[in-house]
Amino acid sequence: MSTPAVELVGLTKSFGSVTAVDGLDLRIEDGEFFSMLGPSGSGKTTVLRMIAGFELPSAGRVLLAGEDVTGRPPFARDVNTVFQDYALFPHMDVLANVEYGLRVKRVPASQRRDRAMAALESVQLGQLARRRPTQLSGGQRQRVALARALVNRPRVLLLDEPLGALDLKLRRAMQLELKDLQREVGITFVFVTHDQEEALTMSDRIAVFSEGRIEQVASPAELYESPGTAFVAGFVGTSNLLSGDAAAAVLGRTGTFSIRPEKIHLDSDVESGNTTARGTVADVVYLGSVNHYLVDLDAGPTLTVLKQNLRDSTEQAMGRRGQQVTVGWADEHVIELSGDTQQVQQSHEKEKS
Ligand SMILES: Nc1ncnc2c1ncn2[C@@H]1O[C@H](COP(=O)(O)OP(=O)(O)OP(=O)(O)O)[C@@H](O)[C@H]1O
Repeated sequence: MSTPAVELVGLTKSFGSVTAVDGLDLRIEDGEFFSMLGPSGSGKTTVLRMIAGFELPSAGRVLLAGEDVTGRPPFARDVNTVFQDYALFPHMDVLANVEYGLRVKRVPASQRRDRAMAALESVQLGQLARRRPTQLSGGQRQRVALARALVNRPRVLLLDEPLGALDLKLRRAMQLELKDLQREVGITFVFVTHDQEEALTMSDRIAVFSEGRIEQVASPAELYESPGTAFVAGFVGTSNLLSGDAAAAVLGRTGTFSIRPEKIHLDSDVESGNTTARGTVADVVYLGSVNHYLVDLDAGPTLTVLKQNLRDSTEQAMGRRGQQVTVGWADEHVIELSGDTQQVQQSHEKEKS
């Protein structure tokens, strides 16, 4: 196996009585787009800050390209960080902002200009090199911040919710751009986000965090199709979680299970061989291209069923409120999980509060 770009061994950080990061072991491979995903307060930023050297671990080690850098200051590590607040110098133009890091490193002036322009070109901002940050849009400012980090040619780029301040449309566009850019430059990206859709869109692999620990590390498809724990199933995508009495009543099984809403069929869509249950449509939530049907099963629990808006008009869909329906699913789409649903509800409530 090749040497990982980043390796964390037993990494722990306590702030007084709060254990923000709890004995983390993790390998991030060279050239990966790796995301750390989790609710607010789960320890993602603290891990990133320890990789960058802004925070010293209470215990454990940080290795970069196989070298132990645990005690080294940030400037002696081959990493750069891009934060959510771009922190550009307002009195300098875009080019000077990007050149700044090279100036500090005493790179000769002739090379500085070329490298800064190349970094700006890579984020499609070559045309705007002479503008001030105040004359740019939020998305353009974020690209300048990226160029400023890329110009140093770090082995690892750390990104802490860099798209958090952008509106949804721009955010989506930037997600695709970032992924393309990462492929192009081949630098290892470690990306922190609490947005599961963002993590699924961009990452080669994702670590899902909960309370200072990693619940699961996997590819986006694996996380979605085969979540290992109730927490992951509840946090990544929407899930129908069944445990205890609910699992016994609906599935006739003991344990904790997840069924994704799009895997449940409704009435005429129910396929032969499906396990079926009867229920009543309690509500229909219109979401544009799809609808969510909330079905109160006769056996007790409520299931969310996703149906694409292919044929039904909105009125037809809404008109099904209060109707008796049959739902069905293939047994292979019932995923057995470890952990219980109570744990998921608790952590989601904590996130909301
Ligand atoms: N400097 C600090 N002093 C005290 N407690 C801290 C400090 N930094 C972080 N914490 C605590 O450590 C825990 C993890 O925080 P962290 O910022 O790493 O979480 P996060 O997952 O990045 O959250 P967010 O998405 O909100 O940034 C939280 O309980 C937080 O309050």
